[in-house]
Amino acid sequence: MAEKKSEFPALKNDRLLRAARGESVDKVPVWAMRQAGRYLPEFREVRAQYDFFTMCRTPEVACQVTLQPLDRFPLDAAIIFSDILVVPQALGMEVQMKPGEGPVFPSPLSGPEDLDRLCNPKDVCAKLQYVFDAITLTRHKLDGRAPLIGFCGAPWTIMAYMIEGKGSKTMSNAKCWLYRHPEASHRLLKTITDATIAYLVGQVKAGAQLLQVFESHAEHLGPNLFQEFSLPYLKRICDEVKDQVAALDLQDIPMTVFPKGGHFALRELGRLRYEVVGIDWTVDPILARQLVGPNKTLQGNLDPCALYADPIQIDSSVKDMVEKFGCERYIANLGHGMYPDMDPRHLAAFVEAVHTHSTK
Ligand SMILES: Cc1c2[nH]c(c1CCC(=O)O)Cc1[nH]c(c(CCC(=O)O)c1C)Cc1[nH]c(c(CCC(=O)O)c1C)Cc1[nH]c(c(CCC(=O)O)c1C)C2
Repeated sequence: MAEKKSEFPALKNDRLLRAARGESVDKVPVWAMRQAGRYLPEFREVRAQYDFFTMCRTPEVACQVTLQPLDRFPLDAAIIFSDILVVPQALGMEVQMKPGEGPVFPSPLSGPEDLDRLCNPKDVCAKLQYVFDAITLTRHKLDGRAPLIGFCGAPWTIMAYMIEGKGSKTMSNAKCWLYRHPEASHRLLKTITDATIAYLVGQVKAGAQLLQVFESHAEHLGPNLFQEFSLPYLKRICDEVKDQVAALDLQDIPMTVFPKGGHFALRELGRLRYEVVGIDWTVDPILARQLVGPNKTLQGNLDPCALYADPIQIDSSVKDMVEKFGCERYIANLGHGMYPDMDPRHLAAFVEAVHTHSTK
């Protein structure tokens, strides 16, 4: 593995990794969640030819769309094109991507007895080899222009989709499990966590240079449920991935946890081994810094809808954001993903404004 890693092209832009580790940077690094997506006409062109999961499973295609935003904008990171739901697929569940509707599980988990339907988490890596192949190919094709981010969904977020079968406003079916079947909920969360740890270590072996864990449905938990059903699994993921990467003699890589809607969790998350904490747009940067503490890098948090404003307004919103976060221990991003109807020129304005307002 060490040999394979040394074969990757040298990194020419390491701002993201430096900021994640708390080192000084010439400019604040910037990228955008969902930077590879439907807002780009060149993405829609590829997407029209393939089913969503076929794109994920075809390394050349996943690589091509991962690089599209980097060809347009001076971004400081690439994020591998995939989805958090490839893990429940590898655990044996069917997931379809319905146009206009998003992901749908035709047979979600209806009760604890359905846990028997899931495969052994030890076997997921063999089924996710296509992600590892996409990562290795993309590391080569990136040619060191920017680091490559790998990612996964956090266990509670994945559990919620496995039970709801699709996005939900209330997550009431999944939360029903937490209250009515706490023991089965922990069994399911453990299975997902075991699979996720193996999956993330596989991503590092394949060439991922930073890992982001998306707890996209933290907002549904509140402080008590978060403490019991999310935090211990987020902790295990970070601890065990870092320990296994070290045991394999691979270089330690920074990890980011993004608890969307989880402002109540920021203090606790600041005590885990994640180097970076993602902040959504509902939290004031000054408060986020107080809660997380001085020894972590913060990532975020412009309201994605601010990209609907004209470029002059985008520039002033970014200036305000960068002033509040400061230029050290900070990675600029949106507070959540981009939407399909956004104007690519407005993302260009966002990226340019970050670099302009943070240049030393
Ligand atoms: C990081 C990532 C994700 N999905 C995609 C990426 C690709 C990389 C990138 O950001 O550019 C492609 C990615 N994933 C999807 C798309 C659009 C699908 C299409 O083109 O048809 C793309 C480009 C589909 C998808 N996949 C998912 C949804 C949300 C469903 C819901 O709750 O209503 C949707 C709509 C699940 C999902 N997927 C992901 C998350 C975590 C981030 C977040 O909170 O948004 C979540 C919750 C993560």
